[in-house]
Amino acid sequence: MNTSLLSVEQLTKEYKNGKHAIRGVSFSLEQGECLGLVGESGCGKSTLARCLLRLEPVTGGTITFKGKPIQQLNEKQLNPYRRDMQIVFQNPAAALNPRLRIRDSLLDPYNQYGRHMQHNYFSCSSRSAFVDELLEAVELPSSLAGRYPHELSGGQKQRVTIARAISIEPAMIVLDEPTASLDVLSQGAILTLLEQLQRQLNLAYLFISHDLAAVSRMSSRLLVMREGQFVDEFARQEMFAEDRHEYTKELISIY
Ligand SMILES: Nc1ncnc2c1ncn2[C@@H]1O[C@H](COP(=O)(O)OP(=O)(O)OP(=O)(O)O)[C@@H](O)[C@H]1O
Repeated sequence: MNTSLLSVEQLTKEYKNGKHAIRGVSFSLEQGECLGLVGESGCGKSTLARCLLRLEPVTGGTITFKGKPIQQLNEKQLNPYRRDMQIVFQNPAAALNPRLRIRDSLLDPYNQYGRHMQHNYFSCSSRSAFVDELLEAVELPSSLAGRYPHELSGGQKQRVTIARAISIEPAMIVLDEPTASLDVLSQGAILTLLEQLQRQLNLAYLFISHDLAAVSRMSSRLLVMREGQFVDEFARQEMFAEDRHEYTKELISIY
């Protein structure tokens, strides 16, 4: 029996315009692991992320999450899995509702998926205490709770989207270029925060980026994607090995 948290077999995605964005990829992600996925713009990284979370229908192959094939489930059937699979996108401004105060944005996933969950990490004794705990977890002052997204910096907004993702204590978070819109200092701080949270909450990450340096810092294993396929897969310590794929070597030479 497959005991991986997430197991993907021969996944394909063809868009209506005939574009084959994903061409038969297979991989697995273990509980508590950070798996890196690196590749150039347009290779299919975001498409894969959206397919995994069933935000996009897949064309073929299987996605097994917590032992259950989920690629064909309808929205109602997916509901119990939604809490456990979260995503953090590149652009935090687009991910937050501009009309909601930070407090309400933070409570939104919990209102949608969290009501019957067991709390292992956040005590959630009251709504305001929960918001304070979430802000503290991502190292933001509780005074931000009453503000709107436009009153926060890019780095602060991304911390809020991370707080939302962890609020319902998922098993897995897909990080789709989570630092790409931030300056270098904020990028480093967000990566450090993500590392801390991974340990504290025993999270599995699929860390997606074109930035090989960021991916290799975070991930114990790396996948290299090109034109919708994986061309290389290796443990971090094998990154500079002689037998790396030529394309991986090319990516290494750029960074
Ligand atoms: N809705 C869509 N309809 C048709 N083609 C699409 C659609 N979305 C993406 N594509 C195409 O699929 C391919 C993969 O796109 P995708 O956004 O997944 O790549 P990516 O690696 O995430 O790129 P980036 O890093 O620039 O976001 C590209 O050729 C893109 O043009």
